[in-house]
Amino acid sequence: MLRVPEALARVLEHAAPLPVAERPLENCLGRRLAADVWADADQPPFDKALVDGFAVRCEDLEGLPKRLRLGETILAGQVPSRPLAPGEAATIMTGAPLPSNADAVVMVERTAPGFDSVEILEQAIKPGMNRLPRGRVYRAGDRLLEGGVELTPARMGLLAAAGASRVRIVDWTRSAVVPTGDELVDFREVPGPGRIRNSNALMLETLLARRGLASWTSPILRDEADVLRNGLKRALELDVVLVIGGVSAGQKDLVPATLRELGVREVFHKVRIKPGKPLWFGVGPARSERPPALVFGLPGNPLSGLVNFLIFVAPALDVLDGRPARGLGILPAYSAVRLEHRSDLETYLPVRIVDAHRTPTAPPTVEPVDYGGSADLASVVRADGFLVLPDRETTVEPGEIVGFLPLD
Ligand SMILES: Nc1nc2c(c(=O)[nH]1)N[C@H]1C(S)=C(S)[C@@H](COP(=O)(O)OP(=O)(O)OC[C@H]3O[C@@H](n4cnc5c(N)ncnc54)[C@H](O)[C@@H]3O)O[C@H]1N2
Ligand code: MOO
Repeated sequence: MLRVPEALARVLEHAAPLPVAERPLENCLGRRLAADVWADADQPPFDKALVDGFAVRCEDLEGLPKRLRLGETILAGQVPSRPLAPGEAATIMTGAPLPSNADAVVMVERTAPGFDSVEILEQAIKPGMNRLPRGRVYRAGDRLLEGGVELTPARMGLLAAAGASRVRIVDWTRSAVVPTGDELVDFREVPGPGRIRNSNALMLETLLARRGLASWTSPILRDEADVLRNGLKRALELDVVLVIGGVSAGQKDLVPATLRELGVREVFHKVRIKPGKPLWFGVGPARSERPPALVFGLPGNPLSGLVNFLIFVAPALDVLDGRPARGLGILPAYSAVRLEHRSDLETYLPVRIVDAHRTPTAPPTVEPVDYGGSADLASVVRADGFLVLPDRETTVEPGEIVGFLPLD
C-alpha cells in the first residue's frame, strides 16, 4: 500500500495545467491569466476634474481673492467646446474633461459663486491642483497585468476599465461529482429503513465551489454495473471525476471494475491513510482537446471523502489551474493530551483548539473532539482541524509538538 506522499506524487504526476481558453471577463474571478494584457487607451483618456468646482488658468489668479467670468458648464460625460478665455472660469463637475488650457480646478467650497462670475477665495493654488492628467493612471500600450497572475476583484476592475471584456485564462476545471450506492436518497428526502441521505455530494460540490469551481453532480447511481457504466461514462467527459463510495471490498463495490471497463487506467488503489484508506485513483481515456480525466474513487464515509479531497484532490486542482500545488498547510500545534498511536496509517484526528487566548503567532494547543470514526461528520463540525499522526507507531506526550491541518 502506498504511503501518503507517494500517492500524492502519483496523482500530481498525472496532473497538468488545462489548456488556455478565451473567456468572458465576468466569469474569470480567481482564474490565472494566461497572457499579458495591454492598455488599449490612455487612462484617464482626457485631463479630468477630480472635484466639483471651477476650471481655471492659474495665471489668472495672482493675488487672491479674485473674480473670474463664468463661461460654459461641463458635466461628467460632456466635452468642453473651447479653451478658457483670459479671466474666465468654467463650471465643472468631478470626472468631466477640462478645457484644454485649464491647469487647475478650484473646489466649489473655496469660492463664492455669483450669477455670471465666481469669486475665487484666498487659498494656495498651483497648476495641476485637482486635475488628473490624461494618461496619469496608464498610457495606451502599457502592460496592465502580466500573464500568470490570479484575477482578483481589483484586477478584474482594471481589466474592465481597459475594455478587456474577454481574457485568456488557464481554463477552469470541470468536475463531476458522482454519488453511488443503493442506500442513498436525496438529502431533501426522508430516508426509508436502511437508507441514508446523500450528504457527501453536497459537501464535495461546496469544497469545489469554495475554490471557485462549478461542478456537475450526477444523479445517485445504483450499485449495478450497467447503471454505473452509463453514469460514469458521462462523468468521464469532465476534467476531474469524484466518485463517491463503492471502492472498498464489499459485494457491491463495483466502482473500480466499472472504471477499468470504461478505459480508466488504475494508478493506485488504497493508501496508508485514515480515514480514506480505500481511495482509488486512475486516469481516464485520452480526449481530443483536454488532458484525460483524473478519476478519484473516494470512500463513501464522509470524513474519508473530506480528508482525501484535502490531501489528494485539492493539490491536483491547483496544478490543473496552472498554479503550483499549494502545500497542505500543516502547522505545528501542541497536543493537550497523551496519544498512543498504534497504526501504520497516517491518521487525521479531528481536534479543537483549546487555548482561545493565545497570541496569533504561537502554535495552538489542540485536543481531540469526541469522534465516532469516519462516518461521524458531526465531529468535524466541533473541530478546528485535524491532528496528523504519522504512518508508524508513536506516542505523543502532552505538550509535544504535532502536525495540525486547520479546517476552513
Ligand atoms: N473488508 C473491508 N471493508 C471495508 C474496508 C476494507 O478495507 N475492507 N474499508 C473500510 C473503509 S476504511 C471505508 S472508508 C469504507 C469505504 O467504503 P466504500 O468506499 O466502498 O463506500 P461504501 O461502502 O459505498 O460506503 C461507506 C459508507 O459511507 C456511506 N456513504 C456512501 N456514500 C455516501 C454519500 N454520498 N453520502 C453519505 N454517506 C455515504 C455509506 O452508506 C456507508 O455507510 O469501507 C470500509 N469497509
Ligand atoms: O477510510 Mo475509512 O474512512 O477509515 O473508515
